[in-house]
Amino acid sequence: MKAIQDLYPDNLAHCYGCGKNNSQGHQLKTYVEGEETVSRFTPDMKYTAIPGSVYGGLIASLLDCHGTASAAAFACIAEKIDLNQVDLPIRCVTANLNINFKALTPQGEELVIRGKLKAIEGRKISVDMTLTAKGVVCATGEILAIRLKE
Ligand SMILES: CCCCCCCCCCCC(=O)SCCNC(=O)CCNC(=O)[C@H](O)C(C)(C)COP(=O)(O)OP(=O)(O)OC[C@H]1O[C@@H](n2cnc3c(N)ncnc32)[C@H](O)[C@@H]1OP(=O)(O)O
Repeated sequence: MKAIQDLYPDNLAHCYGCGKNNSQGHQLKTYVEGEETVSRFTPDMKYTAIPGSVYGGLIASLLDCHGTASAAAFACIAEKIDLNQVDLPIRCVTANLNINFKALTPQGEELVIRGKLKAIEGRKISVDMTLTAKGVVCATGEILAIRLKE
């Protein structure tokens, strides 16, 4: 299966965090795995907070883009929309993002971000997320994504 972000239409694929058409961005890729979504990302060393640990703003960026992609995917699944189609018909943006930083996030490690659907209420889609490094939860997050009107 393709990454959710690779299903975004070309004219909506410039997001700094996850747009495939933004050559200077992070180009985060999110996949559906069973009931969850997962993204994997190894930050460049320039994203330093305290030496040896990852800058929190980058972690927020990863959770932001993982969350909106997850919301779009969960909404598609709820409506039995095929995630293998060329363009994703559901577009979601972030209305609210809460993050708890639980532990310093080590540099030089692959970060694994997982998402679980919390609720779909009309156009509001809530997703719970965790970010782990070497199996340790370094951050948790909750996003409220809003499905854009047609
Ligand atoms: C496939 C292509 C990919 C698409 C492209 C994807 C690119 C990747 C995006 C990456 C993630 C980002 O960084 S996105 C960029 C950062 N986010 C933004 O710039 C969004 C700025 N905000 C907005 O544009 C707007 O406020 C919206 C779209 C979020 C909502 O406006 P709206 O459409 O007029 O809807 P509105 O009636 O206000 O709200 C709908 C419901 O949500 C609730 N609601 C709205 N905001 C909030 C909030 N902050 N906290 C709680 N609840 C809220 C309302 O009470 C209402 O509930 P009820 O009355 O129904 O119960």
